[in-house]
Amino acid sequence: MKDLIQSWRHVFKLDPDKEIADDALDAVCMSGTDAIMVGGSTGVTYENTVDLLSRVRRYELPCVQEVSDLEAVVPGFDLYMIPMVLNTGDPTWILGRHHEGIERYGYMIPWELVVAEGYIVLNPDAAVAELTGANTALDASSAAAYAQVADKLMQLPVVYLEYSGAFGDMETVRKVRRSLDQARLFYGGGITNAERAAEAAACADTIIVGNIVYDDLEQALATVNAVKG
Ligand SMILES: CC(C)=CCC/C(C)=C/CC/C(C)=C/CC/C(C)=C/CC/C(C)=C/CC/C(C)=C/CC/C(C)=C/COP(=O)(O)OP(=O)(O)O
Ligand SMILES: O=P(O)(O)OC[C@@H](O)CO
Ligand SMILES: [Mg+2]
Repeated sequence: MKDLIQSWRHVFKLDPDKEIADDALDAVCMSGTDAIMVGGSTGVTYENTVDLLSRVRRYELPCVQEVSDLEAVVPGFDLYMIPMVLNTGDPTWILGRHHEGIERYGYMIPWELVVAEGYIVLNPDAAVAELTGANTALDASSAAAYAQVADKLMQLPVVYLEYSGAFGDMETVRKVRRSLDQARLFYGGGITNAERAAEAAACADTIIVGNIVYDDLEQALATVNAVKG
């Protein structure tokens, strides 16, 4: 099941804390994207996550949860993506919540469905940067060094370059990808049209498209064809 991610080129990330109408959700789920990732950095609850999962489950595509809050873990997703923020000095976001989660859920954890993500947070203005106290002032070599900690030392299956809310530096993305042996490179942030989607998809293995779904649905849908058309 974990191998599901190996074929993904395009993923929509839906935020349970945001409203999406049925017709918009239908368009997103029928767009040809490879998967829906459910998650956000703030305002995610058990209730709004169950609601979104049940609506996405009417469609055939994979639906995974990116866990950001232990109170909002919901059974029934295809995979559980677990962020570990590498460029923070606060161990809470590297292993603290994770330790707490394993203590709390213990034998209930479906480990065969759990995929760890080595997060590198690079937009200083993103909510996730503030929440985790990430050191976002990294040059490409420094980002690539964190990526290699994830890829080579920790053997994580995913390195996630997170520019949430801003389009990132593609030279950094390229350099990070070149530094990886086995991890898949996810890129997310500021993909607001087909051109940016194509550019990011040329540098990363998988692109994640988030906020534009809520800001301009037509542009969001155009990102799918740019990658998979
Ligand atoms: C079914 C069942 C019992 C499952 C058990 C769940 C499970 C797999 C448990 C294993 C135990 C475990 C390892 C748990 C870890 C749980 C946990 C809370 C870890 C912390 C994760 C973390 C570092 C969170 C910090 C925030 C973060 C990185 C969020 C990622 C998502 C993100 C960046 C979204 C973007 O946010 P958005 O709201 O869109 O922001 P903008 O405003 O910029 O748009
Ligand atoms: O919302 P955007 O900026 O598209 O970013 C997508 C995703 O990486 C957020 O976690
Ligand atoms: Mg968002």
